[in-house]
This record gives sequence, C-alpha cells and structure tokens, in this order.
Amino acid sequence: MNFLKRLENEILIADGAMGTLLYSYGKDSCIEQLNLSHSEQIMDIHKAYLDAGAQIIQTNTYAANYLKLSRYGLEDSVKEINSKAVQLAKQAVQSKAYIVGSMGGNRGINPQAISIEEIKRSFREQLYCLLLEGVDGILLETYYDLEELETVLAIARKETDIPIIAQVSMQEVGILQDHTTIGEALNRLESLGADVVGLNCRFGPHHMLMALEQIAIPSKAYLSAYPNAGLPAYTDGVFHYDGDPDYFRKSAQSFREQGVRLLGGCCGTTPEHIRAFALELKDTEPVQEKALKIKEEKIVISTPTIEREYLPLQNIVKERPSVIVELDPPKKLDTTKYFRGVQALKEKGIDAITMADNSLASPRISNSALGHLVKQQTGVRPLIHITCRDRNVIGLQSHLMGLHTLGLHDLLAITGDPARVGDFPGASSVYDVSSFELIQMIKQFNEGLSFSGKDLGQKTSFSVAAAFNPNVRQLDKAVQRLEKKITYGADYFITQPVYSEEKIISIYEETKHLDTPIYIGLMPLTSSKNAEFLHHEVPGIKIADSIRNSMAAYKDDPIKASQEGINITKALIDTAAELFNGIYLITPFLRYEMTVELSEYANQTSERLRRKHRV
Ligand SMILES: Cc1cc2nc3c(=O)[nH]c(=O)nc-3n(C[C@H](O)[C@H](O)[C@H](O)COP(=O)(O)OP(=O)(O)OC[C@H]3O[C@@H](n4cnc5c(N)ncnc54)[C@H](O)[C@@H]3O)c2cc1C
Ligand code: MET
Ligand SMILES: [Zn+2]
Repeated sequence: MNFLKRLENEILIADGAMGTLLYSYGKDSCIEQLNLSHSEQIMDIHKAYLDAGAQIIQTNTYAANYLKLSRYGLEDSVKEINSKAVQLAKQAVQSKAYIVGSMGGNRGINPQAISIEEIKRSFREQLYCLLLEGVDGILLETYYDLEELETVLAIARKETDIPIIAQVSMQEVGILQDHTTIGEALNRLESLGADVVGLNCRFGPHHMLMALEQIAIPSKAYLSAYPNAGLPAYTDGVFHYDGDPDYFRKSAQSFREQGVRLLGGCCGTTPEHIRAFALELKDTEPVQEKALKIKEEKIVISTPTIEREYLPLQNIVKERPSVIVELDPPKKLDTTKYFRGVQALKEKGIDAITMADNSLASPRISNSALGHLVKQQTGVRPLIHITCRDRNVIGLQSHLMGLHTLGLHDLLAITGDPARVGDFPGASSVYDVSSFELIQMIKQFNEGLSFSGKDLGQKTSFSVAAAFNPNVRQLDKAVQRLEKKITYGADYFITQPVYSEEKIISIYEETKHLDTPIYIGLMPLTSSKNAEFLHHEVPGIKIADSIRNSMAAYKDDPIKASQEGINITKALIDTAAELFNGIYLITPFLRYEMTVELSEYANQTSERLRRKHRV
C-alpha cells in the first residue's frame, strides 16, 4: 500500500532534520557527501527517527543536486551520492517505513541568480537517480521560490506516478517571497498534481499554525507541515536550535486540528521532537473539516504620511532646465568646507546636491546623516545615492525607512562599485539585490509595502533615479538596460560623466524615444594626471583623446589646467543644454568653486537658449 492510501484515514508522522543533526561534522562541509564517508552515522539517524515513531523517512539528499554539489567540487558525484542515500535509508529502515527522496529548493531571495533552465537540468538529473534506486515518494522541500517549485513539480509529475510531497517555505507568515499567499500557492501545487502539499522550514510551530489557520484544507491533496524547532541562536560562529520537544508535543493537536495529515520536522528538530509528535497523535483521527479563522480586519491608524517638500526632480526636469551637483560627503570628519560648498551652490540656484554612497567603495560620512543636516541647515534638496554593496536586504529596508522618516525622498538606486576597487578590498560586497530590485523595492515602499509585501502602515513618496553608463562600446545595449530599469520603476536617469560632444549627441539619438528624462553627467578635469587616471583606471569613464591632449598642454601649470578643465566642461554644457534639460555636475575633490562656476554657466546657457528659441 502506498502511503497516500494510508493518509486517507490516518495521520502519518515523518522524520525530522538531517542537516542540522549533521552540522557537527563541520559547518562548511557537504552534508550529502557524508552518505559516502559516514554511512553508519547516516543510518543511525534514520534508525533513531524510525525508533521515535517516524513512518516516513527522507533520504539525505536535500542538496544533492548539481547546482549545490558543485560548490564543493562534487558535481560529478550526483549519482553516487543519491544512490547511496537511498540504499542507506532502505538498509536502516528495513521496510518498516516509507522512504521519500528529499529534493530541496535552490533559489533564494534573488530568484534571477539561477535560471529556470539550470534548475530544470539539475533537478532532472537528481530525480532520475532517486527514481532509479527506487523510493516510495518524492519530498520537494524548502522552496522559497514558487516558480522553481512549480517548475520542478511539473517535471516530477510527468516522470513518475509515485506520491509527491510539495512544500513551500514562507517569507512572512502566510506569504511567499513573491507575495503569493500560501492558500493560493498550495492550490496551485495541488492542481499541478502534488499529492501532499504543505509547509516546511523557516518557522516553528507558532507561526506555521498561524498561517495554517488562514487556509482551507486542500480538496484533493493532503496537508503537511514540517516546522523548525523555533528560531536558531548563533553562538561562537555556529547556529543551534534549543527548541524543546515538549513544546512540540503541545503543538501536535493544533496541527491535527488545522487538517495536517503528514507531520514531521525541519531544521533543529531531533528524534525527540518526532517522538513527541508521534506519542501525542497516536491513535488520533485526522479532521475532515475545520473552521477558518477569519483574518481580523486591521485597524488602520491613519498617521499622516510625511509630505514631500519639493516637487520630484523628474517633474522639474521634464518642464525646465535643471542643474544638480554632486558634492560627496568627506572622507574625514571635518564638514566645514563641505557646508561652505553647499552654501555657495545654493546661491547659484541648483535643484539638488547629490551625495554619493561611499563611491569607489571607500568610507565617507554617511550621506543620510549629512543629507539630513544639509536639508535642515540650508534648505537645499539632498539627493541620496544608495548602493546594494554595503547593506543586505534588511539594511536596505531599514535605511529606506530611515530616509523616509528624515524626509529625504530623492534617491539614486545603484548596484555600486564593488568593494575590491576601494580602500578595503577584502571587505564583502553584499549585493543581495542589484539596482533593478532596489528600484523595485523603493517603488514598493511607495505602495506602502516592504520588499516581502508586508504592510508598512504608510506610503513613502520616494522619487528614484537610476544610473546610466553611456561610456560603453555598444550604447544600444546600455539603452536596453535603461529600458529594463524603467520597467522596474526608474523615474529618471543620471549618467556617468561624459567627455565628448559626440557622445552627448549619440546619447540623445539613442534615447530620444524614451519618455524618461536624463541628466547628463559632466565632471571638470583638474589636471592632466586626473584625466589620465579617470580614463585608464576608473570604471565607466572614458575621455576623448582631444580633451586629454588639451589637458596635457597644461601639465605644469595647475591653475591653467583647472581653468582648461572648466572651459572643456563649458563647451560640453553648450552641447548638452541644446539637447537635454538636465545637467548633473560632479564636484572633483570637494573643489566646489569649479562646480559653482559651472552651475552659473549652465544657468546662463539655458537662459540664452530660452531667449534664442523664443525669437
Ligand atoms: C550617477 C551615478 C552615481 C553613482 N554613484 C555611486 C555611488 O554613490 N557609490 C558607488 O559605489 N558607485 C556609484 N556609481 C557607480 C555605479 O555603481 C556603477 O559603477 C556603474 O555606473 C553601474 O551603474 P549601476 O550601479 O546602477 O549598475 P547596474 O546598471 O545595476 O549594473 C550592474 C552590473 O551590470 C554591469 N553592467 C552595467 N552596464 C552594462 C552593460 N551595458 N552591459 C553589460 N553589463 C553591464 C555593471 O558593470 C554591474 O556589474 C555611480 C554611477 C553613476 C552613473
Ligand atoms: C534547510 S531545510 C533542510 C531540510 C532537510 N530535510 C534537512 O533537514 O536537512
Ligand atoms: Zn529546514
């Protein structure tokens, strides 16, 4: 009899964690490789779960797929590891329990990191190995990404008639990372042919039950739950779970009342947790129906949203010429010169001061702290750059909430220069998300939702710029990137500095079909050395030969060299202002007197053009 037949009238108990029990073999070692090197210990774990009352035992193959094994150089051992795992499970349980082949999800918070094609290939290979060795069912577990689970489930359903258990892991209580509710997700898995659908990992009994209370018992499939032993603690570099088996015993009846028919454990659980479930549910019957807990209407406390004090820059630059100036926070603690610069630029009537986020991956005074002071003390609009390099998705969201609270609504979302280019090359570059998802995250905040779809209680009113690097061989490719950034929600673009009139004209030609405004980046050169460094060493910057030659002519005269840098930029302003409303001036080395002069020139140029076009 296969175990589905038994689930018609019984609650079955599954085993608990393998991975966290095997963690003691080394946190960086490959758990699945232990099938080959520590066969006895793997069998002992299976036997312990069997002895505790588990009726369904998983193979130690959760991450035994090409994608994950290749991290350990074990990509050629997929067959050997999976076959051995099934053999060990069979030998350990001696037909006293069913054996299911565990196959875990691969995708994390950034689903795009692994393509569906790679997932399909890797999944098929592992599936064939497990089927060939003969398992009683397939356990698809710990899928954070529903698209991945739906894809692999469809493959498995096509390849085999044995029972399939399909389990998702929630991002927040009741919802997946793509914001699908678990009710909807389980329905979709059921209609793709899963025989058992449910939840595993990430949460313990408390939150899993909260989620299950909100969903109906599936009509065709059976419901499963494999909770974690609570949340992990982190001590001396290792994770450990202290969840008490007696707490599991107390929750067993609640799982039954929610309609669960297959109950096991995930991370942190031990044979003792499973024994507690088994003893508590022994001889109890599954429930056929349950009352749904109606989600209480949320009381919306209407706190006033923080209003924008300035019109978004995209609205301004669509209507009239606009100059914004980058003045980066200092690398040292004295801000006297910085504020002198802000004041001088304010007098030129610029629309914003843009403030880099540790550009070139070197630490500077926090741009949100300094931006707040700039706004408070001078009334100039700060435009805050945000990179994905220094903050993970927790830090990014906390930062956005902070910026909203400070009333800093103008942002530039960028991936950011990698740590290896900066002062601390060994520091980690986080990159949980790229500029695309960061733009999306900011736009979701504007809808009042966190990155995971959680209600923020208020909507933000961010305006989000994105970076445009036109200094590439194939400008059309860079423009395709812009188009993609627009679909993610970019409101306008700011370019890397450009150093030729031809480049400005080709940017215009390649982007004139876009409705989204562009600020053209211009940075005055300070010396010939500066020009050579930027051209040869700074990613994303290329300087025309003619310009480098004219800077070289003043190699030995720093004053004339910087005047030449200003003159070159003025000529570029003449071209840019004919074609674009937006001019973005970058202040080199806090030498604000240069961008002050150029801001004035840019304003005069647009005034001149306005008069000319009126005539
Ligand atoms: C206006 C502006 C302000 C900036 N401010 C900062 C700052 O404050 N701090 C900081 O660290 N960096 C800053 N940078 C640098 C920036 O982070 C990148 O180095 C670069 O400009 C790419 O922009 P992005 O980060 O949005 O990358 P994305 O467009 O998100 O690109 C991400 C990745 O794709 C690659 N890529 C980009 N374009 C292409 C293409 N056409 N073809 C193939 N691959 C491509 C990039 O190299 C990068 O690895 C700024 C850049 C600009 C233009
Ligand atoms: C990260 S979830 C892991 C699930 C798997 N069944 C294990 O216990 O190792
Ligand atoms: Zn787990």
